[in-house]
Amino acid sequence: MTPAGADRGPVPPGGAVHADGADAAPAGTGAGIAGAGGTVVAGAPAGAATGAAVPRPARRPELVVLRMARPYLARLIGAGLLAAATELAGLALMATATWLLITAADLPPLPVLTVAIVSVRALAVGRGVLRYTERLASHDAVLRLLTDVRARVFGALAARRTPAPGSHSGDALSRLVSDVDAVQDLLIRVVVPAAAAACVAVLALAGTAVIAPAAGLPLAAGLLVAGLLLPVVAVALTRRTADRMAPLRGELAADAIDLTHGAADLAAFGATGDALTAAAARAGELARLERRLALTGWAVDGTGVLVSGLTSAAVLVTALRSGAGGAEVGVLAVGTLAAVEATLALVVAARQWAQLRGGLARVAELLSAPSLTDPPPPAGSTPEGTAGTGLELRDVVVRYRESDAPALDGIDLSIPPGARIALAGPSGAGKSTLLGVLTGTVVPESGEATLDGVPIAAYPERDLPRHVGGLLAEAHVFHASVRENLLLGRDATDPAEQAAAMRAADLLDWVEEQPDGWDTLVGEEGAKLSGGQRQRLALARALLAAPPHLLLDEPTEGLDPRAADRVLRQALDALPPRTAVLLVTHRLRGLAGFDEILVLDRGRVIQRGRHDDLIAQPGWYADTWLAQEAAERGYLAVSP
Ligand SMILES: Nc1ncnc2c1ncn2[C@@H]1O[C@H](COP(=O)(O)OP(=O)(O)OP(=O)(O)O)[C@@H](O)[C@H]1O
Repeated sequence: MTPAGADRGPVPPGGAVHADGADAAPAGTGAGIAGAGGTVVAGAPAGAATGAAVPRPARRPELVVLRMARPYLARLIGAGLLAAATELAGLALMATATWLLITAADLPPLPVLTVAIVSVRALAVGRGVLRYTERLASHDAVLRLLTDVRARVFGALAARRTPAPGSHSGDALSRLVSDVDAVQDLLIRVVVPAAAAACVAVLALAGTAVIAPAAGLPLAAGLLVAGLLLPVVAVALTRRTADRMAPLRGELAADAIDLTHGAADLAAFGATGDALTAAAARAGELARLERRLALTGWAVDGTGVLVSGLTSAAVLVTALRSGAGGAEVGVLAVGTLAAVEATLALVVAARQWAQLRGGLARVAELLSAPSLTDPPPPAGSTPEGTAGTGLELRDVVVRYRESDAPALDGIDLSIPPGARIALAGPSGAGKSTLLGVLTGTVVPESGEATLDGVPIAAYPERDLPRHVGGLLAEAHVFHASVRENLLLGRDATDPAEQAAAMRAADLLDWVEEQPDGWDTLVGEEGAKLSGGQRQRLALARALLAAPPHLLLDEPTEGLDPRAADRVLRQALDALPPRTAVLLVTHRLRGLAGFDEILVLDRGRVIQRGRHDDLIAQPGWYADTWLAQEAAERGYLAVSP
């Protein structure tokens, strides 16, 4: 069964496209999968189960990111001051050394000479020490901030039940790694150096105004060009190229994951060459953009050097004209070179900023979403409804695209507490879509979908999985222990409850035979388990989570007929009597005790009733029942 809305979601009433589908969250570790407050629904496709609203694009991504830096503001200001002190020490070193060179020949008084020599040494050593301390301070602050940002980004990615169209695990990985690095670069390469450069420019102007006021004008002009005009030009030249690079990096990361995880399938279908060519084309495009950026950078840097030389010459001429002494003129000329060079850091910062904007916007978008680590919504935020009336669908219509036929067309369904309802029907009939409507991941175009009398859409996304959830299509098994996988939907449980859920899923004997027992690691995506074991582990997880409305999507897929019958019976028997069950199944055995069976075809209910009535009337159900019985009788006759 396909996960509903795998690439694009249905069209909600306003015509806006609702993105939905399964987005693989980064493979969880034991710590990563538990979720917060047990709100993660058992068995849901990773990242598709629960969590925050779809993040809106942040208008000022830098501000969103910088707002997170508030706890580290003092450290960042300290780093900025140290960076400014480093630049000023460099400027003072150049000026003092120049003064020394020019005046030494005139034999100035020894104490003055000694002070100048000691200053040069102190500034030379001090500059290195200051730079080192600044790096320590800025990295300390930034690494602390990155820890917070990464945790928030991970939380937001894991919480997404409505990922952006086309996004997948490689993209998520890229967001978690390279986009978050953009936050580091924003502070270390943009904010701190830019603040230091602005500081140096102001102080250099003040110093020049004291030595030779007339020279202040050309210096101010040079500093404006270097610190304002060139950065603006640099951003204008790099912006478009840089904007294309962040998503391209995301696509490349996705390519890498597809090529490694999908290597066997690509090889089996002879598609490896094409996939490699497509990835190489993207890598080539990225390299071309990088080259273009480097070329632009080279041109802007060259212009900066030119501006620095011209400003220095203009200061020199103006100072000479205003009658300044030889040593002062020399100090001003060299000091100007140092000041403009320091200010040119703003050009580098602007270029960096232009390149970081894409990544920052993507991070800010996620940071703007409420995270899994946010405190649960206050009491009362869950809608109060008609307690205990259960799930209801009234005349529900779902359409994925306006031009498409409806995936669900006028569905009426009532699932009161304790009800046992089954959904059957051919492939593409709309079964997953219906589950998507009940879990709030698919928005109907019209009709009503309610839980206890309240529209499902009114439930906070974090809350809904506590009421409706279970084993959904393509349940993800995490690279963690059996116990951690089992407890995904619960904070902690009694070991007896865990054993009961595993027994119902026919997996208790297996886990007890393992040398590491409940701590057995199941491998990435449950690679160390068979397909049937993976499905049963996901089923046990759903049974343990036991939301009052349990959805079971093909819980016995991959099991032989005898095991399938046994596991389904055990699973249903293990549930509390008031738990309502909606079972999606291709296999019609075991449905005899169900209160109602709906047969869907092309989005419509074509048959509904109890098993005995449905097999007695002509139609899809009876035909399929007979065909399955004949096939299984044949299978059982030859199986040991
Ligand atoms: N994300 C989507 N975008 C566009 N169309 C979709 C999407 N998801 C499902 N559909 C379409 O909606 C219809 C119902 O699909 P759905 O996955 O609900 O069927 P299903 O009964 O669960 O099928 P199966 O048993 O094969 O999983 C199909 O025609 C399918 O192509």
